[in-house]
Amino acid sequence: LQVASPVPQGPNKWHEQFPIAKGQRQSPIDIVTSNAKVDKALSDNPLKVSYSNNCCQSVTNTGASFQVVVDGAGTEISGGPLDSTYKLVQFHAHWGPLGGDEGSEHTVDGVTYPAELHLVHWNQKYKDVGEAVDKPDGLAVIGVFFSRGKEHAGFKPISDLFAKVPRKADKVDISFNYDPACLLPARRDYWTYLGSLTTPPLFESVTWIVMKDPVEVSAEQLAALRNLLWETPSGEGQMCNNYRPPQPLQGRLVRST
Ligand SMILES: NS(=O)(=O)c1nc2c(F)c(F)c(F)c(F)c2s1
Ligand SMILES: [Zn+2]
Repeated sequence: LQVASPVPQGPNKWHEQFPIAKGQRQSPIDIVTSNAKVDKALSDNPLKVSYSNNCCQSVTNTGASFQVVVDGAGTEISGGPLDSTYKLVQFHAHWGPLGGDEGSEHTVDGVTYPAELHLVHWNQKYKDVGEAVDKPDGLAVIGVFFSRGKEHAGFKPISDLFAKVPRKADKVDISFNYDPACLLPARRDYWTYLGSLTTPPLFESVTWIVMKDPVEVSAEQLAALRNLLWETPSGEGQMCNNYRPPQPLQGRLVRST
C-alpha cells in the first residue's frame, strides 16, 4: 500500500489545525506607512546588529523554504524595540512564482516584493530557541524585502547552494566564511510591530523588524530559489508561493524609525 505523505495545506486552512491563525497578533501584515508612528525611542537606542562572519553552518531544504542554520555564537542583536539581546539561529525566505512580483509576506501600502528574507533570532533570557519560540517576547525576526535588479554579490554564495539541496532534508555544509549582515540594506530604517510566526505553529512570539529599504537581487538569483523542490498535489515540483498573505492588524500599532 503506497501512502502518499499529506501535502501541506494552504494558509486559508491552517486555522483548522492551528486556531491561533485567527489570533490577535498574526503576521504578516500590510504596513500602511501613513499609520506607522515614528518613535524617537527607536532612534535614541539604535538597533545593534553584530554578526560574526563564521556563524553559518549549513543550508538545508526544509520542505517549505531554504534554511541557513547558524551557530548563534557572536551573532547578537539588541536595542531598537528589543528589551534584551537576541541571537541569530537561522535565516530563510519566502517567494512567489517565476518572474512575478508577489512573494513577500509583508506588503507596504499594498505593494508586494518578489521575495522576503527572514533572519530569526531568539531572546537570550530563555535557555534555548525551543523554549523561546512560543513566548510573547521569544523571537525577533528581521525581514528584508528582495527586489529584482542587479545581482547581490553577498547573496550569491548562498543562492549558488540551492541547486545542491533540491529535496526536503537535503543539506550542504557552508565551508566558507559568511557574514549574514551583508544581506541587510545600507539604510537601517525599519518598521516594527508585535506579531507571529508566519508558518504553522503560528505562535504569537515575534517582535517584527521590517527593513524599509529592499535589497536588489538578480532575476537569476530569484530563479535559483526554484532549484528547491517540494511536494505539490501533482507530485514533486518547484518550490514557490511559500508566502502567507497579510493578516488583520487587529488594532496593533506599527512603529517606525
Ligand atoms: N516565517 S517566520 O515567521 O520567520 C518563522 N516561522 C517559524 C516557524 F514556523 C517555526 F516552527 C520556527 F521554529 C521558527 F523559528 C520560525 S521563524
Ligand atoms: Zn519566514
